[in-house]
Amino acid sequence: MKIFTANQIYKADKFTIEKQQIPSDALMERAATQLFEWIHSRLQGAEVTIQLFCGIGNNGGDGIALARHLKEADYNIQVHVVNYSEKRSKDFLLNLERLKDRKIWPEFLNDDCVMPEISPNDIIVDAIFGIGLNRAPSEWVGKLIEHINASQAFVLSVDIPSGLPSDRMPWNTDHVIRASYVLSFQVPKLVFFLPETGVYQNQWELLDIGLDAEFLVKEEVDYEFMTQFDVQPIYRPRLKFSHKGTYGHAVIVGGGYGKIGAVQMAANACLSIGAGLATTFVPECGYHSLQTALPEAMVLTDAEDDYISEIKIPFKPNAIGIGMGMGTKEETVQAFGKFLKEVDLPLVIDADGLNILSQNPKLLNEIPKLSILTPHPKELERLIGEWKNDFDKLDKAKTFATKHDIVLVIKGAHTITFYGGKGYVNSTGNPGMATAGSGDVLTGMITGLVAMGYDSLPATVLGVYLHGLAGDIGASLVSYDALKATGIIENIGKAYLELFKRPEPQEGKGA
Ligand SMILES: NC(=O)C1=CN([C@@H]2O[C@H](COP(=O)(O)OP(=O)(O)OC[C@H]3O[C@@H](n4cnc5c(N)ncnc54)[C@H](OP(=O)(O)O)[C@@H]3O)[C@@H](O)[C@H]2O)[C@@H](O)CC1
Ligand SMILES: [K+]
Repeated sequence: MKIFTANQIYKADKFTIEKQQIPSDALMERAATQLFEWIHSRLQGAEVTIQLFCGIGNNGGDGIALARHLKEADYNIQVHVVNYSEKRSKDFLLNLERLKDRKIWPEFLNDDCVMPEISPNDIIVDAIFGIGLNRAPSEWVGKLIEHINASQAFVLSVDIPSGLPSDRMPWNTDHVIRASYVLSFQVPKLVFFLPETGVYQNQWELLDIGLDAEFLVKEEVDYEFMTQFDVQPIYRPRLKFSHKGTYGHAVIVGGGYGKIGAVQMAANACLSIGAGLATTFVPECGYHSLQTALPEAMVLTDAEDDYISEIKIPFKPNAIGIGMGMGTKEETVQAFGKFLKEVDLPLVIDADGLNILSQNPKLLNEIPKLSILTPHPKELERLIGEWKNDFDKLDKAKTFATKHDIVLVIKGAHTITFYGGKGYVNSTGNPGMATAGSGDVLTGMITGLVAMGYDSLPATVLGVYLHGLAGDIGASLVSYDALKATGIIENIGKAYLELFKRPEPQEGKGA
């Protein structure tokens, strides 16, 4: 599912109006009808007070049109116009007239207004600013937003929480609506997925307002939100006349004294996702535990007992995952550097593999093209340097991935995979997956998919999605808190089944 910028949404709007030959207020009417149906199906005429705070642009127009629908269904409404500018939009004014025709007179709030009383039992509709916000709200509007946030009422935001710009950080973090729920039109907004801007909403959902399908398909975007619908076509079914060689031989390189478990989990995940064969390469000390804990995998050992000193793989694997639990001892750094020079297939590099790269930036030039790097935030910072905010982080990550021609995975609540100047935002996963070994499992899964013949980008996008989905299934069985990395591995099979079962998710959780 494409993530459009505000400009692209305006383009889609214009294209739709011209192609469908509809007046511009028809889209606002569709939006208001969808909003009304969503609310009405839940409230069923309940006697709750609905306070609508409407700006003077089209977001406000949506709110004003919604007020008319609510009134017609006999809801108890109070309409406030947040009068922050004289430049009222045409369709706002049209809908204001329609409202007045029905004898509803909104209260106009200006910079000297008394803050309206809000009971915690009221429902607030926030239609102050939409995607047209392009500068800091004035102080009195900011204070009104603070007043709404302090009310403890349920806040339903129209399109986007007011005060949150769609493509940059807010000017003042107190002057952004904290939405209980956002009903967003047609396409998700990038800000829903970033740690610093996703906290302004608890949950979001899309409403289809019929923007033109041709435009939605053709328009090129910088970011895509990878739902079940987007990920399904990546999957390649196993063939009847196939054998284990068809699904590749993966090698997992890593481990050190006390850190063999990381390799074991990665290799287990690699086999669980479907690789034909898996071999681990570990220091000698890992031999017995690996052979016992994971009988399906083969084990190669380093000459050293408790660290890696030379990586020797006596066959040509289809994929190699490297770095987990490997440490950054000088001998290991040398061995890793030598290996990078020799190897001629893309690698999946994680954990200490990434740490070695950040400590020895010259090695970055030795990374095989199309390798996949899977840093967590700290590892990412060491690789690409500090960032000012989430948008700066995305820019730096994209530049780094393009410069080195690699797939870069930014792990987080919504993991983002960068390749070729584009970002793929994952839709699965939960806070329970912030647990020891979760990253080793992801590395193993992606390595397995590469071994099975998936190219680097599809392997990563599918791996990240299934990893999150397996985590969601695992958490549904044991709670977020009790989920362990092995619980993710155990549910990879169910994640595959779920990939073809669940309806496409159109909603997400924020804070
Ligand atoms: N295709 C779709 O998806 C559809 C979208 N629709 C809806 O339209 C919404 C976008 O509407 P919008 O363009 O009129 O902008 P909106 O956010 O209402 O702001 C109004 C104006 O305020 C101004 N302004 C900006 N910042 C300011 C500030 N700090 N303080 C004071 N003023 C400020 C700025 O004008 P400026 O003064 O810069 O000329 C801006 O234009 C969208 O979110 C959705 O709800 C639907 O109706 C149907 C189809
Ligand atoms: K809004």
